[in-house]
Amino acid sequence: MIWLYGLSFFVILIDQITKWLVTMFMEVGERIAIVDSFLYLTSHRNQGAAWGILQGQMTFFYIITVIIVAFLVYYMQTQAKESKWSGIALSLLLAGAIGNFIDRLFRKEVVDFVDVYIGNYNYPIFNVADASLSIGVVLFLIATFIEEKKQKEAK
Ligand SMILES: CCC[C@@H]1OC(=O)[C@@H](C)C[C@H](C)CCCCC(=O)CCC[C@@H](CC)/C=C/C=C(\COC)CC[C@@H](O)[C@@H](O)C[C@H](O)CNC1=O
Repeated sequence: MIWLYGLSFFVILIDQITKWLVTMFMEVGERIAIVDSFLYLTSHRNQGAAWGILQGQMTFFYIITVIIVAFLVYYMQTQAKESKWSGIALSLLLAGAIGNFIDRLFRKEVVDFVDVYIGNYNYPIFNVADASLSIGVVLFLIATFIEEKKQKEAK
């Protein structure tokens, strides 16, 4: 159980270190090709949420994030004992929410740098916290689906 918070802490550490490196060694807008026409490191800032929605609504983001974190911690304390995978999913969601919260608190914007091109579609530039949130969402849905299937079969 406690190791789930360890996992969150580790992901938050990676998130903050990568963001710090980008702000230290790259100008905003600077781009480094990792895999040509597929993967770039592009130093980017976002005052909004996914796809840049709600630019500058920091107070809203603080409130939403505190609610999300409170809910996740409560759920980790009660529900995660059941299945390991939903525990890991909650831990990744917690890490992602806190990672971007730290940016919003101290930078008033979020640092993004993972720039992926799928075909000629340029996916919004994101960061480790976003990836952790997205993986957490997918993992949580899978864990919940498997859990329900098990309960149905048990009947
Ligand atoms: C990942 C959630 C976004 C993250 O939410 C957060 O912080 C949470 C904890 C707090 C928000 C204030 C509230 C959630 C709003 C819901 C939302 O937004 C719908 C999202 C769906 C999601 C499926 C899971 C898509 C994914 C998109 C992207 C990530 O793809 C990997 C593109 C990321 C780039 O636009 C990048 O510039 C974003 C920037 O880093 C700030 N990040 C955030 O606001």
